[in-house]
Amino acid sequence: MTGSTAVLDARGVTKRFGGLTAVRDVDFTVGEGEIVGLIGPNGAGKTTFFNCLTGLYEPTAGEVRYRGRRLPSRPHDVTRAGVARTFQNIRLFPNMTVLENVMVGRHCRLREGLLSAIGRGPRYRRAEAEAEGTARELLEFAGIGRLAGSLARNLPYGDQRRLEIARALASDPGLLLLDEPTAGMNPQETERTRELVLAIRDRGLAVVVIEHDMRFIFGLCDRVAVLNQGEKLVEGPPSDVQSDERVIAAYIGGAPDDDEPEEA
Ligand SMILES: Nc1ncnc2c1ncn2[C@@H]1O[C@H](COP(=O)(O)OP(=O)(O)OP(=O)(O)O)[C@@H](O)[C@H]1O
Repeated sequence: MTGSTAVLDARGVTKRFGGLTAVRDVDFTVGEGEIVGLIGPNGAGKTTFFNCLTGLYEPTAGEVRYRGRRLPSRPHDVTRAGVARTFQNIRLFPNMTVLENVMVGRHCRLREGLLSAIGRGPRYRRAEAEAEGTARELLEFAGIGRLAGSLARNLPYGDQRRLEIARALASDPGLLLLDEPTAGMNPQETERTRELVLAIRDRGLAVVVIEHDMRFIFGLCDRVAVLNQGEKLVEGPPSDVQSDERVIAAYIGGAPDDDEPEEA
């Protein structure tokens, strides 16, 4: 599954908030077409690490490369470079339609500003038609095509999460970062999300998923990395990680076995 090119290569990423080191010296790579899980107890630093990958936070130390090139420091530029994400707390435009939400996600790929009120000439209309076509295709892909005209705020929770994913895909990324995509979902919705992530990989993307639902993570991912107190504790195939005593200890609140060397 892992290709030779690293899609994402994060080295020595550290993020400090004053005296608190939320992420400490984390190395993390994602290969072509891989689905990698990022797990860890509450407060382990997972979202902070995501934020360091997507330009929301500037790492205190370390560097992040996407397909060999150092990622820019601002979120919009990171999206343009090819890294898209969803958020733990859904961030949609609630009073825009489902279709419009996805078209906004397409915005960074268009030379013509969709939100600009000026210059609505033929080039603008062509760009808008292209954005709409792409958005409709992505809504179908995400299984919510029938909801294109609904206001985002009227969607059931599970569909809002799917819309967030469709919007992220609209920026045409090579890497998608999903922060708790199944939070609050029932088992059927969770299963549909698993199928959607697999279909996203089939489109040629690499995916990183933060999730608390272990069954989801271990059933979906090619590889899983575990963060604990800001550090990478273990990384490997789901079957290894699942049975690793250090991981079990971290989750039940015990001290991990410090004598065990960490895997690279
Ligand atoms: N902006 C911030 N300022 C100060 N401390 C922060 C900030 N963001 C996160 N932290 C702290 O960094 C640590 C890691 O938090 P983070 O949210 O990254 O963990 P997490 O693994 O995503 O947790 P959860 O699973 O509960 O979402 C926590 O101690 C948190 O309180």
